Amino acid sequence: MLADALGATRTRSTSAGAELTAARDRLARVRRAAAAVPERVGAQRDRRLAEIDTRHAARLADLARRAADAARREAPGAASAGWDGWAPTPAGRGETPGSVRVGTVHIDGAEPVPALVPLLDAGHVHLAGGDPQGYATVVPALLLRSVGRADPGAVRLFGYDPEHLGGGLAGFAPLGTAGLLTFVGPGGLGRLLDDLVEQVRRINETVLAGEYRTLRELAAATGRRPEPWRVAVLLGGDELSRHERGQLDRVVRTGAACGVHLVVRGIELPDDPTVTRVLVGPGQARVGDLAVTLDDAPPAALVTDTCRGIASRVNAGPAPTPFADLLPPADRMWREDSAGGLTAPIGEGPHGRPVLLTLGDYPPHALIGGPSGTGKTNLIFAWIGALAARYSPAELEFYLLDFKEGVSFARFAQGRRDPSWLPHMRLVGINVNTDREFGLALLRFLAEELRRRADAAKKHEVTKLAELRAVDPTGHWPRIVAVVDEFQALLAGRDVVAREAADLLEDLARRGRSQGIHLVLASQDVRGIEALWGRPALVAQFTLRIALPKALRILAERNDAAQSLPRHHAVINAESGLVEGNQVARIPSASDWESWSDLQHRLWRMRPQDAAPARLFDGDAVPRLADAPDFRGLNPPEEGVPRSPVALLGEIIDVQARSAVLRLPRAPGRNLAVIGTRVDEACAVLDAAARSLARQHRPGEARFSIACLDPDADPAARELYADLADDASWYDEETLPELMAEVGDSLGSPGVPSVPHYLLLYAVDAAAGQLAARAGRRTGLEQLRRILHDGPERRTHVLGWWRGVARMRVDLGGAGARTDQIGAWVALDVQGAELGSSLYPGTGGPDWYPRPWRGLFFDRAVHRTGQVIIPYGPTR
Ligand SMILES: Nc1ncnc2c1ncn2[C@@H]1O[C@H](COP(=O)(O)OP(=O)(O)OP(=O)(O)O)[C@@H](O)[C@H]1O
Repeated sequence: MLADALGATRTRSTSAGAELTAARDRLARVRRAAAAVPERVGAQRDRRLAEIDTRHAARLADLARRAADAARREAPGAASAGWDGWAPTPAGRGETPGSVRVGTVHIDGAEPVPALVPLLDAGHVHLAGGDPQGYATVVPALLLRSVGRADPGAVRLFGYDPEHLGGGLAGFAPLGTAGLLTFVGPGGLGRLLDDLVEQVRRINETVLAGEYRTLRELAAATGRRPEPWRVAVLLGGDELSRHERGQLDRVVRTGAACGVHLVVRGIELPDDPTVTRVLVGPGQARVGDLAVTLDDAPPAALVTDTCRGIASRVNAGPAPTPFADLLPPADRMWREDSAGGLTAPIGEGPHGRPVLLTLGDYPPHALIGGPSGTGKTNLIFAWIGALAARYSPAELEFYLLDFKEGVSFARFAQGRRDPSWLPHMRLVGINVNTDREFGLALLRFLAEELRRRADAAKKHEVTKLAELRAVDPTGHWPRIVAVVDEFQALLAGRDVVAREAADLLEDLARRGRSQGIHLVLASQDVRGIEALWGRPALVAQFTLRIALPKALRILAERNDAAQSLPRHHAVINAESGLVEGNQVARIPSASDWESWSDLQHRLWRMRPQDAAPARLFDGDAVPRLADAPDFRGLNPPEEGVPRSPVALLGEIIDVQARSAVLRLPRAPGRNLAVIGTRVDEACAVLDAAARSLARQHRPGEARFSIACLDPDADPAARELYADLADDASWYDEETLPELMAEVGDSLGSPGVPSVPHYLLLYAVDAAAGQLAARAGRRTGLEQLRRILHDGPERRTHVLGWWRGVARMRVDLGGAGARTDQIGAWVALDVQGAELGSSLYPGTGGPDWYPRPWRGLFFDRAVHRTGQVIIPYGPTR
């Protein structure tokens, strides 16, 4: 039993020993494992921490980069650029200048972020901290950057520095010369604050006027900035009085909306969201909660140079408002209806509101005055542009006449370099200074249009244009604006032209109002106005007066507003010039090439498909026969259809480019005499006559006999001879008597020649000697008289050039001889008085003052008075 027990015990002991060993092993393993755990976890934790760090740094860098980007957008150009190469970069119109940079915020491992301080259109800056160097860095940086972000003159500074802290304001002194920096002496703070509060009140009431909450909103909506920013820099001083404290609080609360801002040191500002607090230390500052490393101060020379530049720009006069301000937005072009009148802005009034010009029933007509160079031409451009952009050519037409020398208005018509024209422009007359007839033609044309409108109104039983348009909606009844620059030229002189012009003007002024015909007369010359003054009934119709600086007699007698006008401004007065009607407007520059072309091209592209270019009459240009519509329209008659030929002599001075026409039917007197010593003009008239006649005959169906007795005329006559080819024959001094004898004698034989015969006799008076001799049964002169007398009925017409009235009379048979065989004549350098008696109806002859390249054409069969013509220029 014991042995058994021993054996069993041993076995238990052995297995217990084995268990023990196993347990120890386990323990050792567990101990080993336990020892490894913290090591692993720590590594993992470290790994995670490192990951988080990297992510954080990347995010920080990303945020810093985005903040820096945003800052650069918020403060572009002059608002943040480094001082090296710094220059003003004014914000665009309607844009806000944004915040300005004073330093940088540094974040470890990220790019530095510009530290911005909002000022213009945003709020106020309060500076604290005791470091004078810091102030001298921050204040000029703030101010220079702000000034550089606005148009020259758009920021006004007020300095209050009773303790002479300086604060960096000194460099801005040059602004004072342009009234852009005002220092307020000790004791002046109250007044300055009162004034700022008053500005805020005024701007709220009259500029924002309940329509906008802030100037910034107004600028964004209209693109205009009617008020400057006002920045008061207040540097220390005594304790504020209660009143001053109250005013300062008011400015803090309400100033920013009206562009009134404070930069303050040493005076407490109330807590307000618009106040940015800057704590200034040496080279460092806290802006709000941010630690900022301050930028260097702007170099002193940069500050003074910039301020000097701005002051000189401002002293040079206000920058004109851009022309674009007068134009409607692109989608509103040509949308206005002119039935009731024509209204358009002409410039900006004192509070930035547009000043409007109206033409309609009242006021119907305008008078513009101002000495040379004050901007009349520019004003006319501005007005025409503002109207043309609003009213389509179906609503408005322009006629424009410029009596002074110059071509600026030629731009309205199609040119060689610029194919565009103003679609509303029907007629442009330039260089018409000596061609008052052209002015007269325009007035006659308008008078005719007035009659047409009045007739139509009568037919529809209405009286006014608006009513006529209502009852005849498909009719073409645009309002017509006729502009005459330097109109006094038209009324100068006491002759028929001046009298008729004044009568027509008076009629148009009186009755044009209701028919939508408006006159705009401009003059630089007091005498111009005085020419009208003699006709009070005429002047009374011009109720709209526009006076440019220093204009005399445009406004009423005791209204001298024009005398103190700054450059590029005008007094607009729709009350016949009475003081109550004065409105001052700043006129934008419209006549410079770029502004005008841009608009004209835009309108030109909008023109109706069938729009024809404006007719351009240039008094300095010589028309060409080949271009004349009447010449192009000529052709031989159809077989068997009789038609009396016509000779074109030159261009009539008229609204349309028409030719002066001489009919040559088979009737007595149908001859032409060109009278005067001017070779080129005489040749031009005969040449045009011959070429136009030739165009109406087929080859071989007309005979042209050319005789030239003036060597100077020889080249021209020979050229004609060559061009008429087989239909022409050439005669000279020797052979002319033969021609006279042949033609004269043939007139005695019965029957009518089958082809017409035109005798072109150049300087025929030079042949008097040769013609005095007998040629056949008669002398040459007798033959000539016979041809003149009997020829036309037998299709034989003389187109002769005599170099003087007396010489012609001799050829016709002496001083007392009849002249009725000369049915028509063109006088060149011949005084009107010489043409009296038998050549012209009435006594004393026509009102004709010879002038280069003009002739007076009179055809007794059709004319009551002479007609001024422009000979056509050389053909080749
Ligand atoms: N509002 C303006 N803004 C900018 N420049 C202007 C303005 N008005 C006129 N000017 C400029 O002044 C100059 C003279 O103007 P303009 O030719 O219109 O004067 P004017 O009175 O018609 O003179 P004149 O009778 O001698 O022709 C021009 O160079 C013109 O561009």
